[in-house]
Amino acid sequence: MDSVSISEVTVFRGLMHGIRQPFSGATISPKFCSSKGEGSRAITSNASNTKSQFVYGESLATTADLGYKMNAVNLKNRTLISSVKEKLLLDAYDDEYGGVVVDHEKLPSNPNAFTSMLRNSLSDWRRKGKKGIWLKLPVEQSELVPVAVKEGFEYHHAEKGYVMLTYWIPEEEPCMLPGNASHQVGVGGFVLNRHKEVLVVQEKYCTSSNAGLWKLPTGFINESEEIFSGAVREVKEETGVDSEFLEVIAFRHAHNVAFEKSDLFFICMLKPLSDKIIIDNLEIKAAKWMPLVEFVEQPMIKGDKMFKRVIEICEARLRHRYCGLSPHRLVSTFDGRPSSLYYNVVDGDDNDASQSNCTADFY
Ligand SMILES: NC(=O)C1=CN([C@@H]2O[C@H](COP(=O)(O)OP(=O)(O)OC[C@H]3O[C@@H](n4cnc5c(N)ncnc54)[C@H](O)[C@@H]3O)[C@@H](O)[C@H]2O)C=CC1
Repeated sequence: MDSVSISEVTVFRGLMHGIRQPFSGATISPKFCSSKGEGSRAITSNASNTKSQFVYGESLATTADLGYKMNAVNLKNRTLISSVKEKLLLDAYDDEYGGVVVDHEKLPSNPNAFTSMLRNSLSDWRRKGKKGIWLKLPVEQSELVPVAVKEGFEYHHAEKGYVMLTYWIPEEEPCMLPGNASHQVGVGGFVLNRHKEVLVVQEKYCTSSNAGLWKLPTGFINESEEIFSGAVREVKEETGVDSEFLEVIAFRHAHNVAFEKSDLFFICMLKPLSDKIIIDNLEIKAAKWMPLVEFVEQPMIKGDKMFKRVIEICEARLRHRYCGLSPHRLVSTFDGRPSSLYYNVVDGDDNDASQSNCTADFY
């Protein structure tokens, strides 16, 4: 067992205030029992101006002036004290970086109890040399947020169901906690049919400078969604056209795009599997198959460095003079997670050209 600290004694003090029996009216103050070594803890009980000391551990305290057998009380309450003491600390588990993650499923509902447990826990973690503390507060317990902020916690990120707060304990070390997710991930679908027509849309909501522009279907990747399936989904949602993912042709990295977040935009080549257009009325004003030459001639595309270059790359790909990246599913032993590694295979294994993703047809 760890040696006792002021903070733990504070815990006991809170405990004893909370539990009136058998120490009714008692207040607890720290008392250390160095001769007992590990496992010995001392509490001074002050009841009715009568000071008495008891020790739970191997030896027993003086008990006469309390009027009952402290031995028995001590033994009886040893378990009680330690179990209630547990309850006065927040349930938490250690992370691999020397920090602590609070168990959000076992938070007290009462803000006063939470205040006390949080303070006790902070002292406990500080004493144990813990570093970063992660505190997730579910929306159902949002009344705990101001308590945590008052104790020095900072917002880290929020989702619909919770807010995550953090606290960095070591004052002499810079905070090493990673920041919130820094990027949003978008996809654009370049879908070309056998008539060399590209699938384009007009957005319902756009800036006045983009009004009337025919553009590629674009959108955002959902949580836990693959780039390749997100691109197919977005094209289907906006235009009703089914498609098969071929390659990531290029990606753009931009900063301060939305609410200071950076943006990764993956331009994907897709092979159409159907041609009937059914637009999503919520997002899209119109969609159609547009001759590639006509699409390229639009002033906004022609004059835009990014889209002009994207079209050049796509055209190079059509002539097999460029090869994009295709996803290869694998599991890395580093994290054991199934994932997609995007790369191109120009010649294929053993010079087998059929293995190359660069020979795939577009339509
Ligand atoms: N739209 C375009 O012309 C271009 C898009 N991109 C990239 O495409 C990806 C996706 O971007 P976009 O399609 O432009 O996404 P967007 O900003 O149009 O958002 C997608 C959809 O989310 C909804 N939405 C977004 N913000 C909203 C708000 N504040 N209130 C209500 N609804 C909202 C709308 O339904 C919208 O159609 C990004 O990575 C972006 O960088 C890149 C260049 C041009």
